[in-house]
Amino acid sequence: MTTRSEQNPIRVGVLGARGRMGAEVCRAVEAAGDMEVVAMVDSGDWMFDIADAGAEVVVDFTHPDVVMDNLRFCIDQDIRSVVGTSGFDEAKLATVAQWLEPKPELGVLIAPNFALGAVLSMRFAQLAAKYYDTVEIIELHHNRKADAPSGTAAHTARLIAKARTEANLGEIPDATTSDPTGARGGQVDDIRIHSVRLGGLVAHQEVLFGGEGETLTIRHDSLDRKSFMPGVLHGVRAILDHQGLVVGLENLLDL
Ligand SMILES: NC(=O)C1=CN([C@@H]2O[C@H](COP(=O)(O)OP(=O)(O)OC[C@H]3O[C@@H](n4cnc5c(N)ncnc54)[C@H](OP(=O)(O)O)[C@@H]3O)[C@@H](O)[C@H]2O)C=CC1
Ligand SMILES: O=C(O)C1=N[C@H](C(=O)O)C[C@H](O)C1
Repeated sequence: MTTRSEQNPIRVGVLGARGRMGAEVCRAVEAAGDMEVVAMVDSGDWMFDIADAGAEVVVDFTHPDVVMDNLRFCIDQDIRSVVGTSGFDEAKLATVAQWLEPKPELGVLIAPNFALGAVLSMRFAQLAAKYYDTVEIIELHHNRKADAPSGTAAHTARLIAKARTEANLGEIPDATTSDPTGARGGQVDDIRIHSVRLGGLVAHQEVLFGGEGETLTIRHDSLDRKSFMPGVLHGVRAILDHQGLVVGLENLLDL
């Protein structure tokens, strides 16, 4: 990885800088010795501040409704992006990959979750998936979260579904024939997800596997938004040396 220093810091622009995550990112970047915040942009601010300030990497923690426009802007301006904003599906990811095609030197990291424990728990779930017939996900977040299911839960579901397909597991057995209120949850790639929103929570997830006479629960808790910062800083450093679209912090870690 390219090493940068206090004398030659990575120039970082933060989008969503006054939000819960953006403010934490500004503090973490300023506290790191090898990078500095050169632009802080929130809703209503002038986006071109990012480019005018010479940002090399933009960190985006904004809103699912605006993140695609932000990415388009950064790619057009030849600025690398580290994106934590949720709400990506396969179609949006394909669009970003397409935007990057004419700019092969640019890197974009989109990470559903930057907390190391969350990344590990997703990997553990991926490993366990082929051994259990039944699986469901419960994600629990603060009640100011805009989207459901969480990006982490959707990503986890896709990883589990892929592992099940590779292991030739069929449909998840389920006798439910009546669910008028949607009590059995939503589905991503046929994996059921239950979303809880409660004041006092930060970000939590349980993946529940059920087999013959046993269950396995893989749980992760982010108790403070500081839990995401080592992953964000790692992403900023790593994306300088990566080209194209990287989905998931696990792809930039030696797991
Ligand atoms: N990948 C990860 O590890 C994590 C991802 N997230 C995700 O990050 C996103 C942000 O979460 P959080 O910080 O809690 O949300 P907040 O609502 O606290 O912060 C978002 C900020 O972005 C601002 N904003 C909205 N539109 C724009 C825009 N076009 N340009 C610049 N700024 C804009 C908002 O302003 P205003 O309020 O005025 O609209 C707000 O200040 C969510 O999608 C969340 O799911 C959160 C935690 C970890
Ligand atoms: O909104 C949040 O807070 C979080 N959003 C991300 C998600 O949707 O998965 C990551 C983390 O769960 C916190």
